[in-house]
Amino acid sequence: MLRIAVPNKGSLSEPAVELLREAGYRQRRDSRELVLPDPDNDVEFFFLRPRDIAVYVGSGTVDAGITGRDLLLDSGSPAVEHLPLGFARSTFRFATTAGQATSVQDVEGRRVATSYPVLVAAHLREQGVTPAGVVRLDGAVETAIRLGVADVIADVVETGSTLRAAGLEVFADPILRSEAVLVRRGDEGAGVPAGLDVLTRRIQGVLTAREYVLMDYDVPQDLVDAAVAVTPGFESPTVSPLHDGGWAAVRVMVPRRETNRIMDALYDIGARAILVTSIHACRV
Ligand SMILES: Nc1ncnc2c1ncn2[C@@H]1O[C@H](COP(=O)(O)OP(=O)(O)OP(=O)(O)O)[C@@H](O)[C@H]1O
Ligand SMILES: O=P(O)(O)OC[C@H]1O[C@H](OP(=O)(O)OP(=O)(O)O)[C@H](O)[C@@H]1O
Ligand SMILES: [Mg+2]
Repeated sequence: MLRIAVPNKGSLSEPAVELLREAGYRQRRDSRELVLPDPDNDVEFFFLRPRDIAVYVGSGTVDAGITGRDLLLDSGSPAVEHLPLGFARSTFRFATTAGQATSVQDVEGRRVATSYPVLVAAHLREQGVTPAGVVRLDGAVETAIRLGVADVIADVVETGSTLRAAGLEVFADPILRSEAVLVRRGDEGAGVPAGLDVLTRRIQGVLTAREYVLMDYDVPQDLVDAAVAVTPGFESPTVSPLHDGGWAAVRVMVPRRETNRIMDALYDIGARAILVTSIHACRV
């Protein structure tokens, strides 16, 4: 039975549960449930703190788990990234009071507050920068400068509104681009756990169904090549003859966010009856 760790709190929790539910797994109804068997799918879910998940997976206590790339790297665990999941996207950045710093070199000799001390220390080491110290805080890191605990912070930035509200500005290149990831044990000696392939394919199916739509259109036979160049598809488009021999019907997957641009381009080429349908589920 595959043992999977799922974040029980914070910004990863709800989208992780939603993803697993869409992938056909049983999910908990009550946030007090800590362990949830799903015998039909031969898996067992463990609801754990997001920060602990890489540690459990790395030690082999559970086979796989959902966490953030930043949390994985900060854990120092031997767990490895198996599949990026596309939600909880953020950057991890240095920030300080306006005008106080412009590059990572400006961190030299200064105190840095962060919830990700391992990640920050490793980055500064790589850049050859020695801070006066790295102060580990649990959260609300943005307040550390005003309270005189640090000169610089390194924190998760999504929209930047938390930083702005604290009167801080980012500086230097992003330390990391993070998103939710599926992690698995790093030591391949133990072999890829049974069932991980099925979980992976199911999750990939959900991600693809979210990212792509199905497009159908009719196009004159002599324009099929031009139309297919605009819609190369996931693998290759299906082209079928129409009853009117001068025309063909094309069915193809296209990225959802490009739907309108592609419909305009196809119309200009001469395609007509362009229809777009959501994909409910898929295996790719
Ligand atoms: N505002 C945000 N936007 C996108 N991702 C975020 C945001 N805040 C945190 N994350 C991501 O969520 C993960 C951290 O989850 P965690 O539960 O520890 O913190 P949290 O979501 O801030 O919850 P809390 O601070 O309430 O415990 C990290 O991968 C981080 O990059
Ligand atoms: O760039 P933004 O869109 O403002 O998002 C980033 C903020 O969101 C998270 O904080 P959270 O609300 O989880 O509080 P915390 O500091 O207690 O973790 C993160 O730690 C940042 O502070
Ligand atoms: Mg937080």
